[in-house]
Amino acid sequence: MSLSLSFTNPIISRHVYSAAFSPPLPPPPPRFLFLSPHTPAKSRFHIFYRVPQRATALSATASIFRDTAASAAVFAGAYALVSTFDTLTQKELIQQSLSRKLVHILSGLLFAISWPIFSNTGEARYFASLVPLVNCLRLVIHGLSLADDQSLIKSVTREGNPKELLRGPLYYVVMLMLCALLFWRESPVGVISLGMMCGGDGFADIMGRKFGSSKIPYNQGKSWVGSISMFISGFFISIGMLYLYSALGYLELDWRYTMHRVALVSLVATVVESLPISNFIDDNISVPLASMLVAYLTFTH
Ligand SMILES: Nc1ccn([C@@H]2O[C@H](COP(=O)(O)OP(=O)(O)OP(=O)(O)O)[C@@H](O)[C@H]2O)c(=O)n1
Ligand SMILES: C/C(=C\CO)CCC[C@H](C)CCC[C@H](C)CCCC(C)C
Repeated sequence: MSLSLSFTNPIISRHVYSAAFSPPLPPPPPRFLFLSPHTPAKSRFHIFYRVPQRATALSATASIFRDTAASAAVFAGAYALVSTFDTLTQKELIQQSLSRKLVHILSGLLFAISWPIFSNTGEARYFASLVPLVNCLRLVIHGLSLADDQSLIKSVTREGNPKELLRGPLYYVVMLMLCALLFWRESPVGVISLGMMCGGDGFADIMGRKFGSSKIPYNQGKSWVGSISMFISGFFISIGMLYLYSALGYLELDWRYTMHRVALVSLVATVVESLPISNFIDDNISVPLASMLVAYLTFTH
């Protein structure tokens, strides 16, 4: 088995290595092979890890402080996003249905984009997951009408019924937490799943409502324009997120292999979203779970 050790990004030390070298830190268990079967044999069996940056001068305390500050900033961003769209809706600058979808698109994507501001420690993902967790509690409290937050209700529900918070929005935020906890920054699966749920499903709604006159034969509630929009936006938003994480040094991807896989994930997510099953399982559950499954299988085999 060929061996090589290379640092490709001084900011985030990432090691390409295989079994014969003793890596500088105990490596995490093998996670994902991001190279295509067409990758040259010499590097075929390399496994790309994102090895946490050695905790040099930064003490554990400094990392905890950084992650706490990052969680607070992301939570403030979430609150500001919802308040902003509530104001736009109140001033009738945008319709409530569009406001809801833009919150749907932006919340998850901005959450995933915020992950690099957290530290390189193993606990960072848990600090990041506090934000969707607190928002889960916020949605449950207001969904059960234990407290009243009209700003949240108006910018996140279809008809202004607080009980709506306990369905689509709650499932959505749970999926954000799952992606952060299970996949985080060193796997393409989490960002791809959020790209499909937030970007793909969001634009399917916006484009489908506006231009979706030609309905899908097996589901009169969905349209060809909406589904095609989902496939295209899900693909490009996911590729954009992967490019960001690759540019930051968290992922190293064979782009031809990756594009094929992301297109397959987007196709499956689009088909799942088009199915007449929303009475049994919400899109905010079926779309991300289908995306996670296909992305995990295609990026590890
Ligand atoms: N493939 C799709 C998806 C959505 N739509 C349009 O967008 C509307 C809402 O889509 P839907 O996915 O049902 O959104 P909701 O489930 O209401 O919103 P959310 O996922 O945020 O709960 C549909 O009635 C339809 O007009 C479409 O035409 N084609
Ligand atoms: C309308 C929504 C789903 C229905 O399909 C989205 C609900 C969004 C939540 C109310 C708020 C979620 C906030 C995120 C957990 C964090 C976003 C942080 C970012 C920096 C804005």
